[in-house]
Amino acid sequence: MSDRDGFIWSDGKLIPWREANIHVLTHSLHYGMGVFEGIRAYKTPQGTAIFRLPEHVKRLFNGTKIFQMNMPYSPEEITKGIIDTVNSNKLEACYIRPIIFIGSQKLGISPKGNTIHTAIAAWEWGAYLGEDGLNKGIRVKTSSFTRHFVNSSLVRAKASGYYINSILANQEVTANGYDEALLLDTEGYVSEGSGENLFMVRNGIVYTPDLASCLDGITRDSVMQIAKDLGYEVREKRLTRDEVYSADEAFFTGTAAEVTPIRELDDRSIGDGERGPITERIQKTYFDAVYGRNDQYKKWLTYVK
Ligand SMILES: Cc1[nH+]cc(COP(=O)(O)O)c(CN[C@@H](CCC(=O)O)C(=O)O)c1O
Repeated sequence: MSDRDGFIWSDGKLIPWREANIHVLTHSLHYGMGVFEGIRAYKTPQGTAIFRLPEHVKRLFNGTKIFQMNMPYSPEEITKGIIDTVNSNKLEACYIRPIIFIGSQKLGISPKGNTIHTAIAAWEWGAYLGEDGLNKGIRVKTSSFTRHFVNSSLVRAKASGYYINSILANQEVTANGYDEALLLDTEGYVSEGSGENLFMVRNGIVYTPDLASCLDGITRDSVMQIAKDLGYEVREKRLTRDEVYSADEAFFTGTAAEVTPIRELDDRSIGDGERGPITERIQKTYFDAVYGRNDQYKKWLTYVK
């Protein structure tokens, strides 16, 4: 990822991609306290548009507040930095990664005395779980690793260090031929994927776990709105893994994963073992929204030009 042409927004300036380096004694590298966002921009008939940019910027700032990291820039400056990063790299469609991290003046658990740094990068990134995954669904396995205990990891913050848990779960299941991991919370209820929120459909009702132990996903929010607009009842509730086994349909949502059907969980076929009809309707509406094909959701688009 480091050796390519382009520009990265670094502490307020666009600098050449290859010069966006940090010192090995950077606090966040050692202790994992950093907050980041995953955002997508799509090519629409009216030009490149970033999907739900205000909501992503808000979550980024919430994360710095939760971790008491003093942001050196305003939401408006970060918003402009994101747009400038997309335009300076001449990207028509891309994945955007802002990160706020703690610098290298001093080590030790306390971050006091360190500079808070900001970087924003953008690059082309296709279907996160594969085109086949989007169309035919993926095979998911429940990980032996438990999702964060809500009072040890403050999950309203999308924090770098939390992804050790995600990496452990993902590599555990992919080593055994599955496409993605599902994690349970400390009481054994369904939490989320290693990088996605989970939905299931039963008897025409769309369910998703409440936000106690999972990330407050922006795609999750979008899909809940879309499902309601399509006339489905949407319920947030505690889900057990065998409720998902017995569901008619299931799918993951995320900026990277978009809407990816789950065709199997723990070697049990979900419904007919393929993308379900309600999943397909929601997925199509989601893609119509991000690609600017549905005026009802133009409110979610920020055009970069
Ligand atoms: C743990 C987790 N849960 C849910 C979500 C969905 O959130 P949202 O994107 O706001 O709908 C994501 C995003 N995962 C990001 C990281 C992907 C990566 O590999 O890095 C993403 O989708 O950009 C998570 O990381």
